[in-house]
Amino acid sequence: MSFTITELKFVLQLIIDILFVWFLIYSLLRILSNNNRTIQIVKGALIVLLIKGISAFFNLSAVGYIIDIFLNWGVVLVIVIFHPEIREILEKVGKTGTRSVHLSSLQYEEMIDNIVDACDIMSRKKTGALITIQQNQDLQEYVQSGIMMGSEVSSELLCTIFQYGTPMHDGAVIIQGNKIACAAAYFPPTTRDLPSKYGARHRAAVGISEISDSITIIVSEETGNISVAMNGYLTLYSSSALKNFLMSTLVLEDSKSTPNFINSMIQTANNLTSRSKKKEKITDERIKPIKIIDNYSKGADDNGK
Ligand SMILES: Nc1ncnc2c1ncn2[C@@H]1O[C@H](COP(=O)(O)OP(=O)(O)OP(=O)(O)O)[C@@H](O)[C@H]1O
Repeated sequence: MSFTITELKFVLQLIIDILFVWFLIYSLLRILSNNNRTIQIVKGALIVLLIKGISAFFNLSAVGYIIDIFLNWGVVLVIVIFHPEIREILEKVGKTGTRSVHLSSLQYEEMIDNIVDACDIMSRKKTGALITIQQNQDLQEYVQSGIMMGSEVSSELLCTIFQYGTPMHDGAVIIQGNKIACAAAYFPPTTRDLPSKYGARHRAAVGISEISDSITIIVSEETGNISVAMNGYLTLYSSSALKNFLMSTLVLEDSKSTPNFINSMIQTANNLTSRSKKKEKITDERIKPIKIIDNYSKGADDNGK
């Protein structure tokens, strides 16, 4: 059985078409499910449509007229109300790039050990820290908002950067490959409702995790707790669980090394169809991404809290 070029082109167009529709629906569902505000707005829109139906059925011209005005201005209203979410989608689309540096498992392990050591020390001393590890999506724009560095990742350097009162302790460190690209970077904070115990540092971490595939580690100055923000989720870790998480996320994912576009599609498919796939691979319950939940169990108590 042989295919002509036209038939192959048609099949290719069909696949691309389906993948794009799939991506759009997935992004929409993710934004809706991540954001209480959007759920309320969708409920409001459904009520308006219901009233429109009722007014048409009972021929209520005054109600119908008012609803029509509402619907005519609907597009403008949606753009105004949803502008943070629309910006989020566009920023995500725009930032898809390539993982610029590929590290060996050994290099990853060395880097992860240094990060985990630093977080453990800062957690015990209650030194606030924000460390973002770039993955496939480029964070250069945010690197430029900070103080450029280009230094090897070391526990000592990370602890020094976040030392309270020093000029670079405010803001985030961004790691690209195994280098600290910058310190004191500024991230757009999330617009979502977080519990009031989370302040600007956690909001910034969730913010960058919503618009990129980066992994952000937060050490709380107030509690010493270590959390990770990824894909808009915030999860609490002990330092040993943090090491397991970083190893499985960075090293395992990178060893699968498929082309970036295919990786993004596979990642979307995995997220959409089975979040449980990650659970099989990672045995530690605390690694499961949970929506702003502190699942810091007694067993995780190895950092002195
Ligand atoms: N948009 C931002 N981008 C990067 N860093 C930020 C941003 N906003 C705040 N920070 C950092 O967070 C610090 C303030 O954290 P704040 O105490 O308000 O937050 P928090 O989430 O309660 O954290 P903690 O638990 O450490 O107190 C700032 O000094 C700064 O270093």
